[in-house]
Amino acid sequence: MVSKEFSRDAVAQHTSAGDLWVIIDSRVFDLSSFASLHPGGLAVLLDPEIAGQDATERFFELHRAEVLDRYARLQIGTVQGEQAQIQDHVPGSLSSVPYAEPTWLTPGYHSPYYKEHHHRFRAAVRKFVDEVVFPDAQARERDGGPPSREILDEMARLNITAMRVGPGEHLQGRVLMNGIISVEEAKFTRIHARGYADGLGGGTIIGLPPVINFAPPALRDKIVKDTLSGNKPICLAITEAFAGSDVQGLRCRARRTEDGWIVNGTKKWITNAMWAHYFTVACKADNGEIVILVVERGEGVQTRPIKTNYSSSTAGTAFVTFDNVRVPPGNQLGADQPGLNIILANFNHERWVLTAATIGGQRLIFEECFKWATQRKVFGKALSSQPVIRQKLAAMISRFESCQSWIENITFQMCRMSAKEQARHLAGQMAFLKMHATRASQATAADAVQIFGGQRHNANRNGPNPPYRCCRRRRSVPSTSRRISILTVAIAEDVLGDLGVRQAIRNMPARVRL
Ligand code: HEM
Repeated sequence: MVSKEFSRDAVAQHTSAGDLWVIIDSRVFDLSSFASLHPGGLAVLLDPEIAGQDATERFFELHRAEVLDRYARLQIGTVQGEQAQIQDHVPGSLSSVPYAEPTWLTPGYHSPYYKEHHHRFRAAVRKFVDEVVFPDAQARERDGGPPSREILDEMARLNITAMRVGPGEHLQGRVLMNGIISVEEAKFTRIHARGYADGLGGGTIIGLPPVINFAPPALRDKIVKDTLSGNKPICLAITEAFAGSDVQGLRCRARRTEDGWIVNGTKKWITNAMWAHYFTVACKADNGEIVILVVERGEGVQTRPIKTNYSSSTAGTAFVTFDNVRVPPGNQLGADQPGLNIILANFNHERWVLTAATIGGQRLIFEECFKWATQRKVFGKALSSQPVIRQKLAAMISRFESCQSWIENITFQMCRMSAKEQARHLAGQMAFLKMHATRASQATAADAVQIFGGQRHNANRNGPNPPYRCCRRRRSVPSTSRRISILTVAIAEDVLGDLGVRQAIRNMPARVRL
């Protein structure tokens, strides 16, 4: 705690007398011993406009606010009678930057969808993400390791993992977020957290629902228990090097034997496969039909990490090989129906999750860009004084606000429709939204790169000053959104749009004429 106060004159005088003091946001820093170590060099600090002066504006043109916290040890006091203006981020709090939060979280707006328990729930989840998940995510992004065991255990204990799979029977009897919401309320609640990283149970979100919906009860209960406790993760293994959107082109084979199945083949780009115990695998049976089997890690199953350009190894993405893997007959999902139906039934929830994440990501990028545009000076004026920059910001806002309104409407429908009704009415809507949101995300990433200019090249991940997060995302976002649009056979954007239109054509009344 720094309690000493100095007049502005005293700061200048100390500097003339040989020390090197500066004022940043009414806080006084003694840089005398740090100056020669300063990553930006000594000369900039000795500049007469900086040394002994108020360097707030110049500082924020080049650094994030958290640099000041990291170097708090250099602060020796505050300016007499002044208070710091730059707000500290309180974990779990809402952003005060315009448009950085959706309207339902912005004072003065109304929403037909969200009730008091949604606000309670959102606040608890965001606090958890800010305090617990965020620091671990930064550390794991740097060292490439999987999410820490403690985080996964805590998510399992709070039943966050269970809630991320969506509403359903698997929530019955569970205490959610230490009781902050009831199971009944959770039926209408979706996590509006800033897009969770793939590594944090992304495989469970997409790999577990087919088990919940189509596995024989005994197998279902065992896997639900194992996965939601965080002990034995699951992943969805559909895509192959040979077959992405073209599910019919799968080459992973399942041969029927007297005592079950024997699986041979490969799977590629399988999220969380590196540490998964269960694999929900789409295979081609001898008769050409698709069957979905739950394979347990064991003899004949191998996973090899894949380096992707959209995430670090934290996602546990892998190339999977199955060599003569024996699978018991009871491990087939939905034995009474074509496997393709099971894959398709999974799509709405999966696309919803991925779309929500990409919309949250766009908003975060915008927040960083907006802050930067107002604090960075060019030709003596804020970047935001340039009409071309304002146009980019306007385009970003229009894109993510349209996505937000659309997803809220679809979510509302999902909460009131049966799975069958969802498949009939929402498959097209969800496909269009996903196409729209991923394209919006790519456009926003491209705009962000332009707004950040040269700063986007900062990639000093190991340095004390984290690079602008949005720049860190600049390489990943275009490919992440692209990937989100094709992920898990959720199909490339054009195919998605086509799927929705074809469904609409099927529903077109025969007697309609111009
Ligand atoms: C409390 C005072 C300060 C601290 C703790 C500090 C710390 C840092 C750190 C950690 C970096 C590395 C940033 C990175 O890795 O991307 C940096 C860069 C830099 N700093 Fe400072 N700094 C301070 C004040 C200033 C001031 C007053 C100026 C004057 C304009 C300045 C100019 C620069 C410049 C030019 C760079 C290089 C930026 C770049 O590579 O884009 N710093 N500073």
